[in-house]
Amino acid sequence: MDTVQLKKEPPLGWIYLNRPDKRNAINDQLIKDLRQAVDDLVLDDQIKVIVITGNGKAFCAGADITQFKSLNGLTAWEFARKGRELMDYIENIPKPTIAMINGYALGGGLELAMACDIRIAAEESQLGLPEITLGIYPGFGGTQRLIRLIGKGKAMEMMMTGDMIPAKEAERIGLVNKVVPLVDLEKETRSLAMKIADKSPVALRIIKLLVNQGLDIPILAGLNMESLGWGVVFSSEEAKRGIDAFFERKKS
Ligand SMILES: CC(C)(COP(=O)(O)OP(=O)(O)OC[C@H]1O[C@@H](n2cnc3c(N)ncnc32)[C@H](O)[C@@H]1OP(=O)(O)O)[C@@H](O)C(=O)NCCC(=O)NCCSC(=O)CCO
Repeated sequence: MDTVQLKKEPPLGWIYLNRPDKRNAINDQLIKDLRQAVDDLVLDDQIKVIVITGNGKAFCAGADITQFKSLNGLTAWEFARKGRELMDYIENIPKPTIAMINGYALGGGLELAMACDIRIAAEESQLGLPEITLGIYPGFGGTQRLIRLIGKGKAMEMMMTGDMIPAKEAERIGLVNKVVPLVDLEKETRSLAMKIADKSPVALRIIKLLVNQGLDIPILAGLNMESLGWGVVFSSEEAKRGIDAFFERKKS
């Protein structure tokens, strides 16, 4: 996997996009390698939380524009489908994901970050969907995920102007969860990831399913899924331990 590096540090799994001299631009090979890396971490029972970040100056500058010259209608459609399916897959894996944004997160790079559950960004980062400046528009799920994260008005502005916004502004509009100085980025991400890794994997998995599906189904269906999920979460070992621990604390 040349374009992606994988580091296992149980309970955390780290994925580094690794084309730093091309600002980690997403080409066909990176799509394959990233899928393989995520699969590896999903199948490893010791890994509880997955962090995705970029090597070098950028998180990811989006789809590899050098590939665009050779695309025709059909191959462009296929490239967009492959990229979008990867983002859909990442969004729906059964483990929590954090995008650790260490610099530019543009186009497909921001679309990748939006497919993760939580985003932490370095103060110096710039985020945007600049596809319109190329005469195209976001094709890896950005048109749909951005409106769900920040609402229609701001999403329209970002997509129609192609302007980049600084991390602090991204935090203000709800596009990133937290902004920290670059020197603290890894420490803060690790601390958040460890806090989540300590929680019940069954409950985390059901939360992901409920939240991701809940945005797209009638509220009553979502509420019924939530109730049904209680049947599953209550039969887990973690729930038994967590509830017993509450009563133990009361005794002491
Ligand atoms: C990301 C930017 C702002 C980085 O600027 P900077 O750090 O100053 O570095 P550069 O010299 O511009 O770039 C270094 C090197 O990387 C190549 N590169 C950067 N981005 C891409 C890319 N998306 N595809 C291919 N190659 C890229 C750049 O050409 C340089 O290569 P050399 O061989 O050294 O010349 C800036 O680079 C930038 O604005 N990039 C484009 C961002 C963009 O438009 N993204 C949207 C792509 S379309 C998309 O994602 C579709 C999916 O929805």
